[in-house]
Amino acid sequence: MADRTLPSFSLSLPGTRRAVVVGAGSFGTAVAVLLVRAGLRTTLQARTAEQADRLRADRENRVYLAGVELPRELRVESVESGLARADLVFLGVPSRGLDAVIRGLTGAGLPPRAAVVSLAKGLVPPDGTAPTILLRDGFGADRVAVIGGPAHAREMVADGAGLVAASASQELAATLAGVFTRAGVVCEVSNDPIGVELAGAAKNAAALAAGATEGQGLNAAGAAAGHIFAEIWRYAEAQGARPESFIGLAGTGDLVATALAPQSRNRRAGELLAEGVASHEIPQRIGQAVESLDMVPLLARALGANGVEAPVTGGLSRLIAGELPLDAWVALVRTTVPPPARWIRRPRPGFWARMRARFSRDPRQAS
Ligand SMILES: NC(=O)C1=CN([C@@H]2O[C@H](COP(=O)(O)OP(=O)(O)OC[C@H]3O[C@@H](n4cnc5c(N)ncnc54)[C@H](OP(=O)(O)O)[C@@H]3O)[C@@H](O)[C@H]2O)C=CC1
Ligand SMILES: O=C(CO)COP(=O)(O)O
Repeated sequence: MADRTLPSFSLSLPGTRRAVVVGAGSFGTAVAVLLVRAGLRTTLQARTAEQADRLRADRENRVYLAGVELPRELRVESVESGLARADLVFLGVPSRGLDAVIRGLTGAGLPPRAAVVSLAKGLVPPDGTAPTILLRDGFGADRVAVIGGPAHAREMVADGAGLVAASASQELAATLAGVFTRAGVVCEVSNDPIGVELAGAAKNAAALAAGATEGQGLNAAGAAAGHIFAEIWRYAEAQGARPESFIGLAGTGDLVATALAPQSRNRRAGELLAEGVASHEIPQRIGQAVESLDMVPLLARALGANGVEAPVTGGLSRLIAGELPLDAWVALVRTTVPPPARWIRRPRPGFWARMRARFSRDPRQAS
């Protein structure tokens, strides 16, 4: 649940707090630029020493975020340099690689009190585990956070975004919100990391579904996104997520930002699927992470294993696998009826209860 009554949290030692961003893709790079703006001593870690050399030489990430100057104060190195002096570690690696990165954090020298912040909007194979659950199991809930909300990397650096910082620790969520606010970007404070994380996963899956369907009709595209969002919400609710996370910035806000964005990788991936491009060719065509392609099959399995009726998420998974033709997918979307609402029937009061109610009425109100 969002909390607007928090005391404003000031960083105890501004400028001396050290942040490391692991993963020098589009979002990791953009977040690193903001952290520098917030006054943190920030290091961006690329996967290889050659990538780090290139970023240092160009002072720009030409592969993933061309045209954004890397500030002079931003250190750039490879992941080999380790995390020994970090206070805040941001993981800007797509979910499919997060398991190995998370398992390697201790070996990389993660200090015992450092917090770990996931930037991912996907789930980790093979079981479709939410990244903050893996992090919580490894390091404890109070050291773990996730960032959600509408935040296209380039626009965030130039004009801002609508971030959500979610953690079981009020202090950590407020610290992160304070950092991003200081960098000039709005950041909501949330105590619902699993809700924010699953909302980000849901919006990516819904954007893919809308992209795959939009050529057949916009009502169908809207229905596809709505079904997927509702199916994943039922799963999220069972995991303890709060509705505010799906209704607000991290859910519907990010869904709109993604579905409308010409550059959205998830919606574009859906369009390519509809054009008949095989899913394994799509990441190479797009050149950047497409979380939903990996995640939807994991989600479909997780929903099934948890007893959530999810015909549309299941259908999308089969479309990705090439097992469901496009017209069958669209027919599924157009004909699926969500489960009906559950009316709670109150038993009719018995004879004596009705009599008591009648004779205890205020006589002045009797007609
Ligand atoms: N881009 C955006 O606007 C937003 C993205 N996100 C989320 O952020 C996450 C990251 O996405 P994004 O930055 O866009 O992805 P990109 O595809 O732009 O970049 C991924 C980066 O991760 C690096 N990487 C992969 N594996 C490792 C590893 N084991 N160690 C170190 N680096 C690694 C890649 O290196 P290499 O080049 O060597 O493969 C690449 O630099 C995703 O979950 C995405 O949904 C969230 C909000 C907005
Ligand atoms: O998450 C994003 C914006 O908030 C980016 O979406 P895409 O990965 O679809 O480009």
